[in-house]
Amino acid sequence: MRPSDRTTRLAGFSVTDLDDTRTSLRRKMTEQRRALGPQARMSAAQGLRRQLDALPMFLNAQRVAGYWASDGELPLNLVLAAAALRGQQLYLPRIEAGRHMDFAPWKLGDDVEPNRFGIPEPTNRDGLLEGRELDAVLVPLLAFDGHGHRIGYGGGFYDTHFAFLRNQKRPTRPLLIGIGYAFQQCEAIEPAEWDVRLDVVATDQALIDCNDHDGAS
Ligand SMILES: Nc1nc2c(c(=O)[nH]1)N(C=O)[C@@H](CNc1ccc(C(=O)N[C@@H](CCC(=O)O)C(=O)O)cc1)CN2
Ligand SMILES: Nc1ncnc2c1ncn2[C@@H]1O[C@H](COP(=O)(O)OP(=O)(O)OP(=O)(O)O)[C@@H](O)[C@H]1O
Repeated sequence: MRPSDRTTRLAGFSVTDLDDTRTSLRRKMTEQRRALGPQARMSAAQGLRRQLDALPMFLNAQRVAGYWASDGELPLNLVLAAAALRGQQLYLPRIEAGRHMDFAPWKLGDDVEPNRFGIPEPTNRDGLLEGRELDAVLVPLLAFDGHGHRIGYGGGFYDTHFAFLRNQKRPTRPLLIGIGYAFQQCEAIEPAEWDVRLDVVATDQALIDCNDHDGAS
């Protein structure tokens, strides 16, 4: 399929309008994620941990941003606990007014409070960092493809915050690692002009190197 088709394809799923496609994909993936039982979710968290254990650029990252899983997202509890044991410094996103986001230092067990979307975020405001000061970012997503194109909740927080990566040679610092269940992979997602590509996607079943494509920049 040519990018100019402005079509996102998924097995048995094809809509031509970009916005409608994104909306339908978001709904489909949200429902599929919510439907997972606790056993499947726990196995996936273990699978994800095993996959990330095989990614040296993640293991060697000093400052690592995660997320607090919400609404069926793949839990990072095992990954973050292992990272803390390795001595990596953990950060969680804090959203501020508008589309502004920053990253707050967070240790396992530190206090959190719900943001305006009900997602827990650190109460601590000391030592807030911008994304460019991090080494690796575990990026939540609803859908992705093998080129690192991603669809999130539609808030534009990550795309806005990491827009500076769009004119840089990748991979660079920070490494953007998308996190999702294997079923969240689509054949092709037409990127919007503001979309920031992921470097890698880690699922419960695989590591996908998104820079490993002809023409990837
Ligand atoms: N766990 C986690 N934390 C995260 C993100 C994420 O995707 N996952 N974010 C990633 O960006 C940021 C929060 N972004 C969000 C953006 C939109 C919605 C949301 O629920 N939107 C409503 C409609 C929004 C509106 O009223 O305008 C919706 O989808 O129903 C939630 C979080 C920062 N923290
Ligand atoms: N760099 C940017 N500057 C200004 N607006 C932006 C930028 N990046 C994204 N946006 C805006 O954010 C909105 C949401 O973008 P999009 O639907 O791609 O979000 P998303 O990738 O699903 O969400 P998120 O990045 O929060 O996970 C878009 O309407 C777009 O106008």
